[in-house]
Amino acid sequence: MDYKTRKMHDSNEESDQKRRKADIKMERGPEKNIPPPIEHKAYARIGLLGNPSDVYDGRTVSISLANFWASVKLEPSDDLVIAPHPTHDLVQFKSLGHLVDRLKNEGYYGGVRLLMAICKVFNNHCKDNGINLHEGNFTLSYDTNIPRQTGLSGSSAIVCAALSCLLDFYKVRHLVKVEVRPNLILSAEKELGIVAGLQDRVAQVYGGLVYMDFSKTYMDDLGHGKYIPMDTNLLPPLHLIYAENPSDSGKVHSTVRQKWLDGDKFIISSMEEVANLALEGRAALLEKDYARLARLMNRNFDLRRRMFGEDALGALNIEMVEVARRVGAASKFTGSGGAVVAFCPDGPSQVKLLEDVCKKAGFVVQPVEVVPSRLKEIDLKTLLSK
Ligand SMILES: Nc1ncnc2c1ncn2[C@@H]1O[C@H](COP(=O)(O)OP(=O)(O)O)[C@@H](O)[C@H]1O
Ligand SMILES: O=C(O)[C@H]1O[C@H](OP(=O)(O)O)[C@H](O)[C@@H](O)[C@@H]1O
Ligand SMILES: [Mg+2]
Repeated sequence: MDYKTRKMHDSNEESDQKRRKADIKMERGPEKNIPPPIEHKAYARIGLLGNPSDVYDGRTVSISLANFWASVKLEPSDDLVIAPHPTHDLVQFKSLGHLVDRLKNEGYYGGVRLLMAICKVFNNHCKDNGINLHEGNFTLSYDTNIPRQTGLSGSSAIVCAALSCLLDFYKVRHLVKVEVRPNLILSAEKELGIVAGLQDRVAQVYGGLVYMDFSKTYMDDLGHGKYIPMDTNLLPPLHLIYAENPSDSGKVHSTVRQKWLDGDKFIISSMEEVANLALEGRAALLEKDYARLARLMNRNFDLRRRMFGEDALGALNIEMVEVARRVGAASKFTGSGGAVVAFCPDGPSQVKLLEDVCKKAGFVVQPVEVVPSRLKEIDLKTLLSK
């Protein structure tokens, strides 16, 4: 055998051996050593009151929304693979026109970069905190039915579900405190230059209805906000209105955030007022004072409109809020734009009117379903540890 043939033979042998090893490794089942796949869901969220002051040291009341969710699957594998989603991470197109349309409507990015970013943030957090991670590899894949970039926190849902998978794969759930998890999820998005706040991530980690205070004193002292879960039965029936109208929450926030950092008096005082709406709203919910809740919701959107301006909010988004108000419902954005939460204080007859006007305007409307608490015993224990 000459040198070239010998090398080829050796490398074939080598790859055969590798393949055999991989085949053995891939065999699953209780008697084999391969752990089963792990899958977690994280739900969309509604900023009921106070958003977007969470991006600005404020307070919010937020709801975990059962209507939509993202799921992430982690399967042990030889290499570490981040699997692109067949539609959300499209890289094959019918034509040049198709590619351009797609970029115009949905931008350049899907969920792959989010999954990569949370892997990095998780790894660094564990390293910095002396949490040992085993050597195993995995394949991460995701799916989501959260309408894309509609202010329902589709981005952080993907990140949150991925973090949950990592916590279980490495068996470190008990070592990463519940209050710290939203910070990790936000860091992953910050890593990508997305301007966002903590409330989405808190709602997704905790589930249910949560009052959150991100005051500077808490953030500086604790490293996170103060999160108080509330009884979901305090909520009146709410409705969700949305349109398939993607808008980039990072872009929406960047200008206002810069003004706030530059000490713009109007933005600072308006954000303080928005934060106070959440404080008042918590009291209104506890007293089941729904007339007050309706006033606070409307005020919340009016303040956002003044701070961000019509152009940044988008005509279609503003129309969704106004359509609801035309039948006397209270309404505001769930997040940075694309979806609206509406409350009909006059009950079912008003809901019927709301459904009719939304249908006429071409918007989807549906009752809000709330996700109960997502915290299991192992998670709750971390709240007690120092
Ligand atoms: N449905 C989705 N599928 C895949 N990636 C998404 C989806 N929604 C958001 N993303 C990713 O998250 C980034 C930020 O989205 P964002 O504007 O925060 O939307 P949302 O309001 O849904 O959180 C996007 O640029 C994109 O990379
Ligand atoms: O502007 C808002 O209300 C929120 O915007 C972002 O959420 P999104 O669902 O991506 O629109 C941001 O992450 C939140 O912190 C803001 O409150
Ligand atoms: Mg987002």
